[in-house]
Amino acid sequence: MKSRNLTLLLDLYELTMANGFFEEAPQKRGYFDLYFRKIPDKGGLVIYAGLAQVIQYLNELHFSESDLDYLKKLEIFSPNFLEYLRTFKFECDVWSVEEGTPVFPNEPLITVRGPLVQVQLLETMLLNIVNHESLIATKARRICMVARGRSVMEFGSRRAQGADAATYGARAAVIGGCSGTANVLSAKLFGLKPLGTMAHSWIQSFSSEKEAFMAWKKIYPHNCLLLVDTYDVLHSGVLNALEVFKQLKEEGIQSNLGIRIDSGDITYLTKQARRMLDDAGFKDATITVSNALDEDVIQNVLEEGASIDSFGVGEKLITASSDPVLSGVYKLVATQENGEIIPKIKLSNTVEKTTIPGFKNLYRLYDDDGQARGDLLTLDGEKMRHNSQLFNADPNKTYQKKKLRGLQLKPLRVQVFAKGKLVYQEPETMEIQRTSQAKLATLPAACLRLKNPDIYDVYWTRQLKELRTQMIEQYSE
Ligand SMILES: Nc1ncnc2c1ncn2[C@@H]1O[C@H](COP(=O)(O)OP(=O)(O)OP(=O)(O)O)[C@@H](O)[C@H]1O
Ligand SMILES: O=P(O)(O)OC[C@H]1O[C@H](OP(=O)(O)OP(=O)(O)O)[C@H](O)[C@@H]1O
Ligand SMILES: O=C(O)c1cccnc1
Repeated sequence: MKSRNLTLLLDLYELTMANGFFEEAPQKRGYFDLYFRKIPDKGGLVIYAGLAQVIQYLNELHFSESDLDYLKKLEIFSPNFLEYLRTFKFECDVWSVEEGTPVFPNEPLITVRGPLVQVQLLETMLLNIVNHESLIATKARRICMVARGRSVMEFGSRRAQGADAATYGARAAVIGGCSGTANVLSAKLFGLKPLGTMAHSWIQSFSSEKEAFMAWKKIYPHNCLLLVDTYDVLHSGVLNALEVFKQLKEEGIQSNLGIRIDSGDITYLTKQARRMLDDAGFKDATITVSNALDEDVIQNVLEEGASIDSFGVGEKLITASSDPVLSGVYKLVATQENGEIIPKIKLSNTVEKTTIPGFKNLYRLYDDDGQARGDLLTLDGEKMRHNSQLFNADPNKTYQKKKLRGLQLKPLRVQVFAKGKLVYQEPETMEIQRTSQAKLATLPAACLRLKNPDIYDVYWTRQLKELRTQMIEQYSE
């Protein structure tokens, strides 16, 4: 993808702190974790997305001459720091969960290790990317889940909050399960399927609906997905579409036939339209519906027995309008001085908001059938044994303790940058979608449901739990 310099897309305090770190302790290193605390829509999981854009951003970090001129004019940065920025070379280590993975609150999705002066600068953009794309992928997963195997086309660009939200949002929607997008730029950039039908303007621009459909047939004889609700779905739209389909049949032309309904009672109209198409011998003609759809409407119309082959979903998906924020955070969890890792904690009034200190690893625990039984956070370097005691991170769970026995540990994260060098190859977006579905299939079914899902078990090792408890005691005195 074409490079663009987003290096200054940070919050001023990151630069002022970086200046401070540079002046005070240029050698001091830090560890930051990126994680979220709450799942949108009271859901059971988040689909992690955005790593490809994180990689692109980190690969392109540099301060241009005009950036440096601008910063100099602010008169708040030391000349030596500005000189450091001029020759800035990214040197950090980055570990991340792979895109498409279902993840849970308080899991370190990304850990960045490096000079504090560098790791601090990344806060805003890493959060901006991951919070947005994971939010949309998560919403798409909900919508696609209730669509039960029917295609869901992403139609939201026109109502997205800006060009990036449209383009990266469409990619995230595909990671979450959409079959493709109407956004051609996104399709081109990310190898997605470009999909679409026609707008009402096509039909309105002709003197009749029939004329409009016939003109479409002439230009696209192999793809006749006709929008049938401009005037009257059952008394005009479907009847005119049938005329076109019959002509194509008589002419012996193989075509993808279908209709799209964009208003009215979806259940009633699709049932009636299906009957009309079937009765006329067009059992293969598909029915697509759109119009402010979300997981609730889709679930409702399918429960009512609506006859639908595919959905076009726009504004509610691309803006995640039912709960439009994933509040991921980026927190310092350790520093490193003279080779020694020193865990750090941030206390809060609530235990949930108190950070989890230390340089950690994240694992998924699988049983012999390949089913996920929970996730595990360990401190880096801890040796796990069969009789290792695990502690549920959720203090409200009745069964607090568990032995590792019988479970296999698989690391959930990969190293993405080593000393500033990219060491990870991103899979294609469609491949990410496939692996995402496979990972979802290993989770307990009760965690997948949309309403009142079970809380997935996330465990800590004894060492991690004790470290946190001891640090809370130490700092709250
Ligand atoms: N059977 C149904 N059950 C639940 N919701 C439905 C059903 N049929 C349609 N809807 C949804 O109800 C909402 C309003 O539908 P309605 O047809 O009134 O839309 P509209 O926006 O008024 O139509 P138009 O596009 O003509 O203005 C939409 O979100 C639509 O998807
Ligand atoms: O409703 P969404 O989920 O966002 O899906 C995309 C919508 O975009 C188009 O509408 P258009 O902009 O033409 O406006 P409309 O609502 O009048 O159809 C299309 O006809 C869908 O209704
Ligand atoms: O192709 C379509 O039918 C489409 C695309 C974007 C928005 N609404 C509909």
